[in-house]
Amino acid sequence: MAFLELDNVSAAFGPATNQTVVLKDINLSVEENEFVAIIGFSGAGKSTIMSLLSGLLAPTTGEVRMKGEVVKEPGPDRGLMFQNYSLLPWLTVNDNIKLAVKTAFPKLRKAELDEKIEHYVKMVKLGHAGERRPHELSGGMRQRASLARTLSLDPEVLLLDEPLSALDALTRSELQDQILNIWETDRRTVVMITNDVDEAVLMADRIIPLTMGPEATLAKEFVVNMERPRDRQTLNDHPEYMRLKSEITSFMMQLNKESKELSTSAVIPMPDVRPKDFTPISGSPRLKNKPAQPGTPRSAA
Ligand SMILES: Nc1ncnc2c1ncn2[C@@H]1O[C@H](COP(=O)(O)OP(=O)(O)OP(=O)(O)O)[C@@H](O)[C@H]1O
Repeated sequence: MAFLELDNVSAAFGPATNQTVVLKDINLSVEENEFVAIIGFSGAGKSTIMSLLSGLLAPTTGEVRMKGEVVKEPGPDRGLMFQNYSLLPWLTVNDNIKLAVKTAFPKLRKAELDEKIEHYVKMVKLGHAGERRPHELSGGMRQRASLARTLSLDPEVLLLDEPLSALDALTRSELQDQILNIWETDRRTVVMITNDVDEAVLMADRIIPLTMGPEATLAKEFVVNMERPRDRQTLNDHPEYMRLKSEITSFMMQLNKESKELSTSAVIPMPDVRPKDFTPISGSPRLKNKPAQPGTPRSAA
């Protein structure tokens, strides 16, 4: 039995008469303590997979299971971090985390609550910014606050939906290291969405591409057989890193090409519609009262 599974899942949106099938035949088995990365193009359905895993969205067909139990709703065992931070703007960093912790652990005493908040805020190096509101933080700090909030729920599974997408390269590397650190010390299970092949190879045990939508499905997986901790300084010279990066990139480019071919090979006949002729008939009263064209100076009357 896998720790977290998607069993023949499909997801469709829209009314029954006109549904768009975004995901089809999705099968995914994630083992406990594994780090799985899903990569795919924009709009393919990556966030929809996260919504299914977290229980925010019910599959149209198939089943989502965690430890063998069917997932029917979101739960504190699955912590979802969205790509757009989703912090409450009127609350400080500390209070954003406090709200999450209080919801997940309502019986915590004040001292324990404060200790937990401090622990996670420090873990993402935001100790100095705990009393700031989201608009007073940089994008990277918001991502970190959002990560701290997700971690503070102490979930068994971390569902990270493009958690680093809005960051500059340096901050991104820093947060990648922090996530890896947390994963290695606390031994969580992680499913991370990314569109960055380098990031996926650096961080994951397995990388699974999502094909282009509609009816996107998970393609063959790439296993990352590289020792940990992975040293980003020497990674570029690692033969396995280079091989994987090149194979995955070629695979994704092929997916993109096939999808373009599909979309251009479909010829849709269009009705022969011609624009109506609105040329004014000469002598028409409308011409006499013609308004001034934008940009032409109005003449003095
Ligand atoms: N609630 C919804 N109702 C209708 N359509 C939806 C809904 N959620 C997602 N979709 C559609 O499903 C498709 C996949 O969306 P999704 O957000 O999962 O893609 P994505 O791969 O995460 O994209 P991106 O990388 O740009 O965030 C899109 O065409 C989107 O418009």
